[in-house]
Amino acid sequence: MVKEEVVLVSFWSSPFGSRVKIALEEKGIHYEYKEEDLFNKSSYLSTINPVHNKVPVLIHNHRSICESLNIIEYIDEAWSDRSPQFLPSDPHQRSQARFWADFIDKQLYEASKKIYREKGEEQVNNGKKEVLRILKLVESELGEKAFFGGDNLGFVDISLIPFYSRFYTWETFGKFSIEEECPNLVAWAKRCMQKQSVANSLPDPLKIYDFIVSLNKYYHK
Ligand SMILES: N[C@@H](CCC(=O)N[C@@H](CS)C(=O)NCC(=O)O)C(=O)O
Repeated sequence: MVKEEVVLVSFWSSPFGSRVKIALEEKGIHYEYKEEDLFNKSSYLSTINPVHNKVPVLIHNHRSICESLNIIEYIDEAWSDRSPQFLPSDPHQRSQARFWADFIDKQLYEASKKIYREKGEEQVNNGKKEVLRILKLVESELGEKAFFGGDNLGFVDISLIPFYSRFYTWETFGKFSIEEECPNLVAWAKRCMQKQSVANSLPDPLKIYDFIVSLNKYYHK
């Protein structure tokens, strides 16, 4: 058997990078991890992701794949013989999964930044409102299911769960409790954390908090 080359280039705190780690671990794919210093980007990054110059980038047999959701779909297709399958085979369910992953992708990260970027109380309150609106919509999509993917982690689970390690930061800056507002979603997140793939891939929430505090100082210099 020809040995496959699978390399993940990412940054430790990246929720987008965590998505890829979870997907690789769920499928049991061995990979090499390369940490990219985002404060001093390598010229290598611009060769593997010339369009965005961002992480994560997956390199599979010397070819790079960019954008986390695109990478997860790629992993699902390139290793389609391995379970779990992240995207459902039914076209409607498949399009729904893509819809929710895209919704999370486009809205949650940007809304959350308003909570911790220290731009005044009004901004924080708007951020909180937006984050809770998004989380409540997503929670109602989960319904009574164990995971968005049913019995297994699926595309939407993998898209969303990395943000769980940021809940502590959002709650501390915003002085609110996500568990009080979205108890079923937090119960889902705790279920996800029982999976080795997730527990191994999410950074420590306290480390994320310290990192964001230090980033704020950096931005306000
Ligand atoms: N839409 C991209 C987002 C990637 C992204 O924003 N990566 C951040 C790290 S969390 C990055 O590389 N930032 C460096 C920069 O913006 O220069 C994805 O899903 O992969």
